[in-house]
Amino acid sequence: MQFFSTDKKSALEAKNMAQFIAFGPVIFQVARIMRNSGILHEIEASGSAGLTLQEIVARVQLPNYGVRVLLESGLGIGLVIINDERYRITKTGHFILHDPLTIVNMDFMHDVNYNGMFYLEDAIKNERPEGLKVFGNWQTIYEGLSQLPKHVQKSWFAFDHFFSDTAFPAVLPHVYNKHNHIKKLLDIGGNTGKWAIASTTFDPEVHITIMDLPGQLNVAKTTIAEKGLTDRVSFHPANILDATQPFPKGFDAIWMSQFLDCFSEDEITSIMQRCHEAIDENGFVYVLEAFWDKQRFEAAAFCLQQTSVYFTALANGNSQMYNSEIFKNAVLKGGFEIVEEINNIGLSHTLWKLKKRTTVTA
Ligand SMILES: C[S@@+](CC[C@H](N)C(=O)[O-])C[C@H]1O[C@@H](n2cnc3c(N)ncnc32)[C@H](O)[C@@H]1O
Repeated sequence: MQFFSTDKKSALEAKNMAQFIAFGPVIFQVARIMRNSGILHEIEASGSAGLTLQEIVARVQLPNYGVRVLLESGLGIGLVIINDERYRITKTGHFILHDPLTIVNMDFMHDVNYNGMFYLEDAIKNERPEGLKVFGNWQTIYEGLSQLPKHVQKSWFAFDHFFSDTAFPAVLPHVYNKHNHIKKLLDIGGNTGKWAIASTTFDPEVHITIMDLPGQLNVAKTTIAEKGLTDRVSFHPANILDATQPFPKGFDAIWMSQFLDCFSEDEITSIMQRCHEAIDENGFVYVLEAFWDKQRFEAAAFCLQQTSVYFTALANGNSQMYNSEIFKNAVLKGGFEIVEEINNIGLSHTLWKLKKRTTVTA
């Protein structure tokens, strides 16, 4: 909690911040349009010379009035500065334009969350993803993922993959090594097959079974076939929220990456209990998650805390990016103990290796 134990702002800074919050939707849309319309790009490309309003209008071919309003708003936001009527880009403007994390977050917020966030208050009260109705009539976003508009899917997957892509290369050697002897692994929530592809490429002998909702598995099946990995990867369609469905057995290890955060604490415990039934005493469960209280950088903790609200309003109404202690409690209740913890993997992840808890008799 290192970042969140003191009120660091002066009164003036706090009042400025409060205005950023009050005008939040305006600031967001202005920054996004200045990025997408080419305004920031043109100003940056002009270098130290900068550009006048008229020069920017000519380059982006938008009405003078609209560009002026955006630029003046951009001054207050801190995206651009003005001297002698010439606009130049700021460091924040640079990050809006080029930083991959910012781009992925901004697209995810606009395409997936923006309209649905209007229903956050109802979602909090009802513990349901009330914002999801802007896309369709599903219980959770995961049921509808394969049917979302293409540009929404694109931003959702880019967001999801951005975080796991940076973590997977770093964790592969921890999972597949001579001490673990993993030949058969069950990847729960395997999504588009990224972990299955990374695993079978890294370890020539391992066989992966992806367990996910049928809609997601159709996408994964196509990708796996295209990669020529049909012999190395199997599929197990299931809705894990149906607690009567037992997990398939016979695996050396179970892998869950960015998966358990899609569920409430009780649901996490139920999933872990079923993992407990599915593996034997020598089996492992690997959990790869990002916890906001385990971050090195305040911006990383901030991103995770705000991503939680997507789960509330859009995804399922009852899960979040967890604080590690709350998550640990829900996981261990399923009958496991943590035998290894590695933090600071990729952008923001923690890897837990879990074993069945040995029962202590009195
Ligand atoms: C956030 S994605 C994680 C994907 C991948 N493991 C990664 O690390 O990038 C969560 C995955 O869980 C799946 N999922 C969500 N709810 C599910 C459910 N009720 N039953 C089975 N799979 C589910 C989704 O379809 C999705 O593929």
